[in-house]
Amino acid sequence: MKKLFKNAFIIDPSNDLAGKYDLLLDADKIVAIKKEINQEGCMIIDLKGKILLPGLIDMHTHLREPGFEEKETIKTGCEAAAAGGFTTIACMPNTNPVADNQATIEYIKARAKEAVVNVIPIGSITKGSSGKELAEIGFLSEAGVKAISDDGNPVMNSEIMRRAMEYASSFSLPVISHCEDKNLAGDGVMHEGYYSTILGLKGIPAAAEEVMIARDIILAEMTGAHLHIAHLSTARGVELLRDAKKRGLKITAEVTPHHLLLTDQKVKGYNPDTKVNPPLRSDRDRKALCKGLKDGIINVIATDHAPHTYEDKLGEYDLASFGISGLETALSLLYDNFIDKNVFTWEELLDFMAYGPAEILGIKHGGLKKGSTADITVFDPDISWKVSKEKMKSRGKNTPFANNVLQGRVVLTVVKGNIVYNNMNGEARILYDN
Ligand SMILES: NC(=O)N[C@@H](CC(=O)O)C(=O)O
Ligand SMILES: [Zn+2]
Ligand SMILES: [Zn+2]
Repeated sequence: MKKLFKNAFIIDPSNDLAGKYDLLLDADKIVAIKKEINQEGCMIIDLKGKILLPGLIDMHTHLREPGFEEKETIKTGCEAAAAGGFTTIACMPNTNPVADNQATIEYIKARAKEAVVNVIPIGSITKGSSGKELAEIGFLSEAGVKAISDDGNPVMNSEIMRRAMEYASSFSLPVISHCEDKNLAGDGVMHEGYYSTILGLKGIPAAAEEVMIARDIILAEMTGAHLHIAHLSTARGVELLRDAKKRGLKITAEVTPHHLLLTDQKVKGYNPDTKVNPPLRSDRDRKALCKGLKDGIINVIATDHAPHTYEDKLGEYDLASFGISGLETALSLLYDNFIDKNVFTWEELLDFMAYGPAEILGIKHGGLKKGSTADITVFDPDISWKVSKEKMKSRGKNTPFANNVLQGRVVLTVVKGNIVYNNMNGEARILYDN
């Protein structure tokens, strides 16, 4: 049946839309966007007071399958994505086996066909992400990966990183770099600074990220490759990128909602849900990240959704796993803290969370226009809600925002014309086969 969305406030800068419109879907396509559409025999959904956006893309998630299904599966990770308003997610290869071969990529694609959102696999840079020998990048590209990354681990060997960049550019794939000098990071568990000292926890210096960013910029310049910096967390990192961009290098970067909003001060209380890599940094770093985004130095906001089990996060801070479960809180956090407070506009946010990631991954985002595939996010700015671990769709309940009250929430997620998430009446339901 056709679906008619009435009275929505539609925002899509790439199609010059910012106002009240009706939008009509037929099967998986948008067939009309007009001031008023009246048609019989369709499902009518009244979106008065709600904001309708082109579907969001998260270019950095960990779906954990194959191998770590107790933390997350492709199915549950995609449900979490839908609840967060994401219609497409790119998944990192640090699974078991690592996605360093065609068979694993084919497996992910097959599982993703049954999932509620679109999944784009990322292949690894090196075999087993162990940094020693290049993965078969040509075969990965043939299998459909849109980027390569050893995320979770840095590629410590600069010669291998150089070759990876050379291969990747011949297949037009971006190289997503997890910038961490393992020797400098040592066995640190939080940002090295005032709070690590008073809390008695081992620190990870900002320099562990910065020296690797500097190295990767130099290698990108040498090879002409497209370098994308994952989860940027430091002020100096922003400055290195600012300089590289001035010189016209093909370098992009992402930042997470948690690095934009939280600092190492949050580690007081030793809550393992604040343990993440890179660690929550100083307030000076946090402010520089916000400014870097505003200035266009950082291109994308990505969740780095890193779900873990309760047991992985139990007990001593030192022993807990690194990672934050981020898909379900991202949009509300960004709306509440930035859009509602006039720091960013919706238009800017769509650059960071839809058009920016699409461009980096080399995929098309048709946006909201006649003939485009209907990937749509609907947000209600009037709902205020409390983040509840129990109610999360993700198997990973590891969020430092638990029990926070947030303003604004996703109420509908539409993927290829199907309503896959419906929270219009507060039921937060995932829907298959409609
Ligand atoms: N960010 C994290 O703290 N953890 C990620 C790995 C990563 O993104 O580097 C994970 O896979 O758990
Ligand atoms: Zn990483
Ligand atoms: Zn990651």
